[in-house]
Amino acid sequence: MTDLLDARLVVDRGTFRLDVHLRIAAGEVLALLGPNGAGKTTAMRALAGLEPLTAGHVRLGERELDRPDARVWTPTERRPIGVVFQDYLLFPHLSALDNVAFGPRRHGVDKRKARAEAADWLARVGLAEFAKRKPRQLSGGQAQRVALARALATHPELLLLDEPLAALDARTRLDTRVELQRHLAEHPGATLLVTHDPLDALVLADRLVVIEHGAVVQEGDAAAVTARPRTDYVARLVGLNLYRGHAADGGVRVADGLTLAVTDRVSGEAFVAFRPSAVAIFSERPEGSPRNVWQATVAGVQRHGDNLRVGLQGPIEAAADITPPAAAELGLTAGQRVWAAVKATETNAYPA
Ligand SMILES: Nc1ncnc2c1ncn2[C@@H]1O[C@H](COP(=O)(O)OP(=O)(O)OP(=O)(O)O)[C@@H](O)[C@H]1O
Repeated sequence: MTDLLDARLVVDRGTFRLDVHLRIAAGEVLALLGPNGAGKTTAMRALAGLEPLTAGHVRLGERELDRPDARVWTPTERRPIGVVFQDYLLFPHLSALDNVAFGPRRHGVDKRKARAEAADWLARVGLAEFAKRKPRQLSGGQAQRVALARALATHPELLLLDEPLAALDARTRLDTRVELQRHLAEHPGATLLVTHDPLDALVLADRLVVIEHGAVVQEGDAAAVTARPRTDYVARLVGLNLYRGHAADGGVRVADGLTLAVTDRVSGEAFVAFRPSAVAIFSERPEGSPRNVWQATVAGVQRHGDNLRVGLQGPIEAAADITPPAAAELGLTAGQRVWAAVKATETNAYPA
């Protein structure tokens, strides 16, 4: 598959440097994930031409839009790019229809045609009867759909979505996510979705790119990224305990005095990951089982779905999910000394 977007984005903002290479095929949805301050917004703004590149290039289809070393630069309004900003940025004084018509108008379409296209797009997002409403008369979910219609109405080769569902309440989020998925599936261009929410990324995107401190730390499809996290951020995102250490003879030494037995064959620098539900907690040292066992201190206990998530400190930090009856039996309190255990068969080890 050839890439529709090929962008190497190098942007300096004070002491922060973004340096990432993003490629997206036609029809593909790429999710850009990362913790606060990782550079997601900067990457999006650079693609849209709202942030100058220090170096690199933005190529979309046959066109080079940006290449500082060749003095190539395309202003925002001339880029075939549609943007849905996090807070939608609808014009408060314009109707929903005119907000959507603004997209094609900006690209030189005459007023009547632009309004006809806008009406068509509003109908596609299910808002035909809201055409005359002003943004303040729309719900969050409706405003989001107007912003999406405005971006799609220009037939962008690249669609940029910045936390498109973040401003919505949980219920609206669910419906709007399904709706958005349908529109993204129909969009023939490339889509970049910036999000904090792993669920949005897993549901909406074909592929994930995770950035931290301005650089790519992991990329791949959802299955690959979730099965083998390579940083603490990714591990937390997918809900796994993750350690790095030296592997030899069926074990990975993850801390002084703690070598975890694993069933995968690895040697040298390696990661070990396991689910919080794979961690068992005992008040006494469990005897006679081929488990990985270490002594830990309970740091805290929180509700986690139907279970409780126990934070454990010790030679390694770990999260353990246990049932409320098990917790009651152990009488867990912060500061309590316990034993933690994980079967080798519950671990997943892979090269670092
Ligand atoms: N105008 C600015 N001048 C200098 N540095 C900036 C400016 N705006 C942002 N930064 C820095 O650039 C880095 C990346 O910020 P950016 O907003 O791209 O991150 P982000 O991944 O979008 O974060 P968030 O999830 O919080 O929105 C941060 O370290 C931030 O402090």
